Amino acid sequence: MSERPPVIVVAAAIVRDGRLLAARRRLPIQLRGRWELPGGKVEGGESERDALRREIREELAADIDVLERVGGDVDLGEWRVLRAYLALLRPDSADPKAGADHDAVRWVTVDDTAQLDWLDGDRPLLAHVWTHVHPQD
Ligand SMILES: Nc1nc2c([nH]c(=O)n2[C@H]2C[C@H](O)[C@@H](COP(=O)(O)OP(=O)(O)OP(=O)(O)O)O2)c(=O)[nH]1
Repeated sequence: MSERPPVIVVAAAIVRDGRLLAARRRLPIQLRGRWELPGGKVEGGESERDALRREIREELAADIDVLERVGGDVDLGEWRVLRAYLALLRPDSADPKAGADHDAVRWVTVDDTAQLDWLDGDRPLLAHVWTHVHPQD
């Protein structure tokens, strides 16, 4: 019998002017206050990129273009795998804003990144993200 595939959680590394968008989770309670690359689970029949665009629209009311993957698969346990993609805000997008899932969003520099309490799954991805971000982006 074949094993069921893992649940894929996609996360967006949205960059603008050399900064990265970080979002602070409200829920679940054990992750409350910790920072993440926003995103969520891929649903059946959906591509990873479509899932990411949907999650960012739902969670932050913003529209993104999804670029290349950054970093590798991160095992989150409980049959979940985290994958990150670089992304840009579409020119006609509203500014991302915190909604039901987050209580804050911040555009952070590489130095700020080190000061934030990130979700464990995101930490191995952040160094990869910063190799793609340049001040002129
Ligand atoms: N979105 C996101 N989730 C992450 C990251 N790192 C990490 O460990 N996780 C975990 C936290 C959650 O247990 C899980 C994703 O859940 P989620 O709540 O964001 O997904 P979702 O929007 O599809 O939620 P739901 O429909 O199940 O409520 O992955 C990350 O960078 N971004």
